[in-house]
Amino acid sequence: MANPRVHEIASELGVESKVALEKLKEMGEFVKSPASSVAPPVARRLKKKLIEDGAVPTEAKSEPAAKKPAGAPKPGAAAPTPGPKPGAGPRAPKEEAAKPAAAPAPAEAAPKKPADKPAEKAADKPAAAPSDAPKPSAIPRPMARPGQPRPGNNPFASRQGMGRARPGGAPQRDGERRGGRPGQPGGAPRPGAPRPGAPRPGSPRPGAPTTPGAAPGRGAPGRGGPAFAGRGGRGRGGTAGAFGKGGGKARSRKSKRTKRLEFEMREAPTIGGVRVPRGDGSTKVRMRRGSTLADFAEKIGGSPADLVTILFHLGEMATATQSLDETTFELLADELGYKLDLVSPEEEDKELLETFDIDLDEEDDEEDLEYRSPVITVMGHVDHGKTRLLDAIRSGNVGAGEAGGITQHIGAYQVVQEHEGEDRSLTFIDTPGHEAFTAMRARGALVTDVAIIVVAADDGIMPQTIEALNHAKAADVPIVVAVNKIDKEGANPAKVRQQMTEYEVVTEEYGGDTMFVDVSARTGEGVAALLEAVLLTADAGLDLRANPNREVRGIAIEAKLDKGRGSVATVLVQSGTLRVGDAIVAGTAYGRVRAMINDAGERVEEAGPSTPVQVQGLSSVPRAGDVFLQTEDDRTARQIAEKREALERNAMLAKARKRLSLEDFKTALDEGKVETLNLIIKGDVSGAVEALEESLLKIEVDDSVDLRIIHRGVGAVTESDVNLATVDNAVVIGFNVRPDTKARERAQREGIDIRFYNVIYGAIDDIENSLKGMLKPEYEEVQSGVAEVREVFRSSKWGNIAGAIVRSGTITRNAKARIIRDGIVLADGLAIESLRRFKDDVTEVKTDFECGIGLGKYNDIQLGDEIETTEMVEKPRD
Ligand SMILES: Nc1nc2c(ncn2[C@@H]2O[C@H](COP(=O)(O)OP(=O)(O)OP(=O)(O)O)[C@@H](O)[C@H]2O)c(=O)[nH]1
Repeated sequence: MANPRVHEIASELGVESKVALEKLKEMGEFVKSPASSVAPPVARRLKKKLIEDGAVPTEAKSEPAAKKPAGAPKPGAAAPTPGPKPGAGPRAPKEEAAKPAAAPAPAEAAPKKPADKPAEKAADKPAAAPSDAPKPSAIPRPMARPGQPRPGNNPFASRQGMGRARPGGAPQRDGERRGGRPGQPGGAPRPGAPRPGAPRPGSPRPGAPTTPGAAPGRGAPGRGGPAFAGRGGRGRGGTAGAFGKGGGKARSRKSKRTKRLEFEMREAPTIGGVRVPRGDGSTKVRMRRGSTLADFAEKIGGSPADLVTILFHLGEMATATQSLDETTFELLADELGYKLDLVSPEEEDKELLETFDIDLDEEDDEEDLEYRSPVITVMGHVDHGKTRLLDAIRSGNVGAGEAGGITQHIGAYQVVQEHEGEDRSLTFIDTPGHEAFTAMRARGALVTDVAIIVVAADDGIMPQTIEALNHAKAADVPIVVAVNKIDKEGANPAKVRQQMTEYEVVTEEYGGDTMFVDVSARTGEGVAALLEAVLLTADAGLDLRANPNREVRGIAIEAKLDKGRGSVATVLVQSGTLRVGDAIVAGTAYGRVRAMINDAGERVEEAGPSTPVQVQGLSSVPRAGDVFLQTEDDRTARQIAEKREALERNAMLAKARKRLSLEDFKTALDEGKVETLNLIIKGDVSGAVEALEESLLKIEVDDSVDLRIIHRGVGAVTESDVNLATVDNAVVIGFNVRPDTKARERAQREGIDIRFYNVIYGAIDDIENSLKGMLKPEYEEVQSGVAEVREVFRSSKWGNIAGAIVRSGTITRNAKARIIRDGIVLADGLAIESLRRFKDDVTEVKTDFECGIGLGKYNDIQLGDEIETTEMVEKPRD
């Protein structure tokens, strides 16, 4: 089929050629004259644009729309509308459009022909069949026109509305990116995601009282109404969103958004010859750590290959599947008008746990809560007596108490103090100082209920006292000040109180709300009073309760590898009761509790809230601050640990991006990131190494560049060479040698550029070019596969899908495609947006296999066309 000429399109629509030309110009397509022909996709866009913008006389407008059901903007819009622009006709006020739920049902709005009018209309137009629904962009916001189908009984509207109105926990229905989870394709339900129909507390409950908005929708006697009402009412957070507000809003928003995207696609300047959907500068893109360009592409609806190209033009090289760091994504996001929203490790972990149905924020029922001891951390300046005080608290207790025994340092201990006639226990974290406190807090773990700030009375407030104060304040932990060393001569407890007021810590004696207790860790004086003060402070401001009868949650506070017992970890149970035999996971360590000992070194069978115990049986050593969880079974524990490990690995990989490659040396030099090109030379014989070194040092470059050979040697490239390269940001040159496996792995992880040569001149040339900034990676286009179109499936949602058979090579999802018809290239550089075998999305399809290929917006596919795919591969240099 020949490409249509502009005047032909114009006359088909009944507009003047110059209007069409003008429109083409607006669209960014520069066409000389009405006799010029345009490619079919452009022709189609032009028609759509002309219709949308109201340039087409009404009669002409409805005609092509009726002829081409798939292209019809929408059932309602296909009907002749008076006035120059669709939507400019009589319209209900905007507010009504936005809130159809609150609006009266059609029956009330248009009393003449109740609700069967919209139903009739929908039935009239075959285009209205949901499967053939037009692209959202073609829907010109017509919802509130009188007499048009209302969202309440419009199949499209209700469908979309319901999609939006799901309660937080329900799996996602549509393939919308907006709500899609980072790292998860589209909106596919996550494995193990919260079950549908099992809403979380706080989410709208199925069967909750119907909101007023739902009533008109249900009550409307239109044909679509009741059927959809029934569906919407089931487990979807009520029907209001399904029919009214949600539906209407979602629809108009989507349409606008898509339009904007399309607009921007057209207007966007191309970078490196490709266009990708752009953001408006504030469009958020949520990415996980260690994501790849392919992930980013999925989020913005572009193609990974295009992003590779763009990034390349921004001076960064990456493959589509390589984990990238935050800076690289920022660069890309900035360029494309997006705002990067990097998922924090905590959020990431939370999401991971959610996939296992574990919700860390889940709250217990009031009646299940029981008293637990407060957990206390001691902080203060060096030598003010933290350790001694912790000892005094413990030994004072042990001395007075029954246990006697050998005390065991497990990282925390419990003491008992009589308080208001009652024996109360207190749990002390046995690692003094705010480093541990901060380290744990940095990992999102806050175990401390009360902080004791120790200040030596003979020394007063010191820098770390202030730091400790700030840490406690930042964590919103109440404090008690222990004024220590009062036995010492020159002790001035009053001065400490006075100094503290400068930091807004005012003693109760001065009318403040912080308790100060004078103690001597040496003599034990005041220690009991200190414990009482802690209890009073805790009771005054904290809810010291936890549910001992649930699965265990806690924090690992200390862990080590013990020769005989393997991994031993002290955990502080926060809720639930930990028992021997429980399946547990802490960070990336998992296992079953083999044995537990308490702070007195005794074996125990169980540990409840606020009880520290040392646990044996974990697969590896968790870190202090790792959240400790009981899982249903070993398998879950292992899976969580493995997933966490994978996430960490990804994050690590992202950090280890290329540090310095020969290609980007000049850029790095120009940007002042490097001053010298450091080289490490390894070769098979010493003569070669020397020759190479000599020749390299002779390379003439201007004074601004310095070339240094920081290490040379004979033999394979080893891990230690790579380590050196890591430290000194060097490039490794291997002459007739290869790296060993460890070195290769490490180089990959650290992003070290290792080059191999077998002719000296090759190396010299490359280095010389690199110093001059002329060494560009060379890519070549290779044909990767050819498929023949056997059938064309029309899908309104995905565009046309080519049912094809692969004739040669492999068709891959990341490749670029071109369409060849009768030996002529019709379109090039198309992204393969979907690749399927039967119902499954696949990443590649090999020769002789059939597949479905979707080319996104490009729809001009015919029987017999060839789809050829190409990939850019970096040309090896040696
Ligand atoms: N006279 C007297 N000396 C004390 C008292 N408390 C601690 N000391 C001494 O002060 C010195 C420091 O005590 P530590 O308990 O090690 O102090 P710290 O704050 O834990 O010090 P770092 O671990 O270095 O941060 C030691 O020599 C203690 O014996 C006290 O109440 N009276």
